[in-house]
Amino acid sequence: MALMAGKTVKRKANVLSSSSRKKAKTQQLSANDLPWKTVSTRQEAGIDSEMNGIMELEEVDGVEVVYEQTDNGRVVRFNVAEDRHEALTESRESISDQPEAGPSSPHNISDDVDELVAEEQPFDSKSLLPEWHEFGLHPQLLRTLYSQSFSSPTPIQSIALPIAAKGKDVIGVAQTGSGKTLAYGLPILHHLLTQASSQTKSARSKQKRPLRALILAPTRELALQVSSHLNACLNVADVSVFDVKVEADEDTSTLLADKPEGQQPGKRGIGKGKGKGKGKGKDKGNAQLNATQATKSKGPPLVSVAAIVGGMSAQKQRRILDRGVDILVATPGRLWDILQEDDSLATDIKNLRYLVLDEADRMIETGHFAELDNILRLTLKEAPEDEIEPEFGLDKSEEAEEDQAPETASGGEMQTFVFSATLSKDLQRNLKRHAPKGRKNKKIASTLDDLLMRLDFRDPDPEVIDLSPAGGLVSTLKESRVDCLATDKDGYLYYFLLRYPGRSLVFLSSIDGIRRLMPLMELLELNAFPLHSQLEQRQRLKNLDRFKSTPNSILLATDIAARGLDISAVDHVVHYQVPRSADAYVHRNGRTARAMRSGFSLLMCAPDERRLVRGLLGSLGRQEEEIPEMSIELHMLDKLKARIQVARQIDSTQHKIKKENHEKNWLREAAEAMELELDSDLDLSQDDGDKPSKYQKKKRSAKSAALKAELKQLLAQPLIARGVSTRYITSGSRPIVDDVIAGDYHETMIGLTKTEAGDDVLPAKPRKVKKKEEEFEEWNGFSS
Ligand SMILES: Nc1ncnc2c1ncn2[C@@H]1O[C@H](COP(=O)(O)OP(=O)(O)OP(=O)(O)O)[C@@H](O)[C@H]1O
Repeated sequence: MALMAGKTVKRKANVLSSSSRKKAKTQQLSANDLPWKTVSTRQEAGIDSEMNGIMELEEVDGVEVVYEQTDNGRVVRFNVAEDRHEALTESRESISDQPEAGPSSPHNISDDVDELVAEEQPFDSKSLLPEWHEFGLHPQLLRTLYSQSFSSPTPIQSIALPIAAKGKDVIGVAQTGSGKTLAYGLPILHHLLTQASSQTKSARSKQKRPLRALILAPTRELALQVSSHLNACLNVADVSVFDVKVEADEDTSTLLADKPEGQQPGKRGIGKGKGKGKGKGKDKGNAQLNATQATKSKGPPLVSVAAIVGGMSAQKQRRILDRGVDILVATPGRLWDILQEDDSLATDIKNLRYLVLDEADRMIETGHFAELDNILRLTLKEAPEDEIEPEFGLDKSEEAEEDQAPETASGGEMQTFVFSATLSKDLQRNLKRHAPKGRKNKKIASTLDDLLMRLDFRDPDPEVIDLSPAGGLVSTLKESRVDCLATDKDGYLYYFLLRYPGRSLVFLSSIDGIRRLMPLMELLELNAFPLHSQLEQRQRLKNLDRFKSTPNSILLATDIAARGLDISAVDHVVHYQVPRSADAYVHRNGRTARAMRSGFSLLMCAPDERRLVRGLLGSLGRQEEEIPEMSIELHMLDKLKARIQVARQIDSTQHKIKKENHEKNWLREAAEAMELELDSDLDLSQDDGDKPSKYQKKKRSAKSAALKAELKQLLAQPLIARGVSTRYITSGSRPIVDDVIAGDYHETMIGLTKTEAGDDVLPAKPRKVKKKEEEFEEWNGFSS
């Protein structure tokens, strides 16, 4: 029998046959102690890579499952034959120092090659990546940057890297999509890789890895993405498999030159071509590295990264932690849950080398404020006079262990990085000014400012890098708006989605709104996927993945998707409802126009939302008029409204039928469970004045079928713009012949030219000169 971890249980042929069971002595083990193995699963359009090994299936062989009746009820036991157990224990010991297999295993270095040679193969950054050369990053990181075609650092990276390398704390503010993850990730990876490279493999595998870096992120998706991004940096391991001409680089230690700890990548005199030699001497212009090719060998990784987030198997996450990871990316809620039962992790956090708050300003909005506060307390530097007890105590022996930790925060070495696209100037100033005195305050922090003031910067003068653009928006983003009644938003949205096909991320402020809109989208045959916090985590990731892999698709999301998510090629962001704060507007827009690509955002504004829009833009130092209106083909819009009306009717009829069925079933099931006969006046199958009769139900079903047929017909009808003759394409007030010849005709809206949304924006109205007193509208947003 094979047991599978996670929700699925897969059964295989009995490994422990009944005859052998009779003879063999068995031993009982807990589920956690069984030697789980990862099951290789189909790589679904990147899902696995996003899950960082946490949602993989695991299996175990040769285990008998028995159920025992105890005083506490029925419990499950796992019997393993003793001789088998010994073998399993041995094999388990041999893997215990390795991270979980699968995507979370960052990389491997071939055993048969001198490990130090493999790990430190130099990289000719001077000629291959001249703009990265001065940073002297670990060769492994340089290879990754090269493989990902990141030919130069982004502005935030080029400023943050040398500062972080000096051991300074950094508060980094830069526009959305500007590469902040690597701005803090590269210094951490560089430091840990350099340290790990100086240890021998056996030294590394003997001891459990102490946690070195903790990265806190506000949403599960973002945490998984960060961990995936960092893992991707570790995945290019063996230089010899690359089509690159590798030459010895004599000077790869610049990044660490000023570093207090002085760790430098060892210059081990590895000369040209000291790998396996594949692809040597190829033209560097053709040298596109293939990271997947590189993950061939076995053995523990130099640096491991794992994600700990809610909605996934806590048991497996604990196991990963037990084995030890170098970098942990976590959401505060799940981390705090685990911390409450795991004092050794709490000790690790006290001894961190790096603490990162990614999107710190969002974390207080997610309901994990208290958890975050508690976690941050653990990172405070302990001085005898102001020792702070975390919510749960650590016993003395652990504190003693802490003294022996190799690199401890109490030694003052923890570096703190706080990054976001929106940290107000006031907050930046306060953070910089703030000395560690905030930590004496034992009360739970209540605002973002309070919380950040709790950060115990070891650096008396943390560096603030503020590269945020004026108004918080990216220069490659084109904004627009449409003013309409709230009830007309569905029609405008449908028009927009058909008129400008592509990948559109539609933000709504409530889950109910998404639940209402989803069936409409489905009835209108649009590729839409929902994303909100009440979906199961597996479903959330699946929907995100489908959106990523479907070029013409729609993601209907709440603000859980507003921060940090890096989905390449989101063409449009639509604010179906006006965001609640200026920060949310900036971050939502930031899901498009990333990494210098162009992007488009549409703000749908109902009359009662105009005040909100004015306030929101006001706090960004802007005016409502600055966002230009979208030009709309009203004739086409009317045709679409007819479709929407029928779709709504279908939805409402189906909803009624579903509700009745649900009530009826509920009543029947309850009666059956109690072995009662349902009274005729309660039996919904009987006719009753208030309750729908069989005839009424039949009528309703017939109506639904008729409406569906009507919608089908409407959807099949071509959408033709006013003045267009489809019979004579050279005539009519709007001849379409030129567009047809040029291939610029719109595929679904006949008569309209295929354009980008940004091309159909009307000129912005001139900026109003405001009276003084109008200028300061209360707004709890960006500049607050
Ligand atoms: N040096 C670089 N050159 C090119 N692309 C880069 C570089 N560094 C990062 N990127 C890419 O840019 C994209 C955005 O990076 P990232 O997600 O770190 O942005 P961010 O600033 O954290 O955005 P947000 O504020 O929305 O969280 C990613 O796809 C990343 O791989």
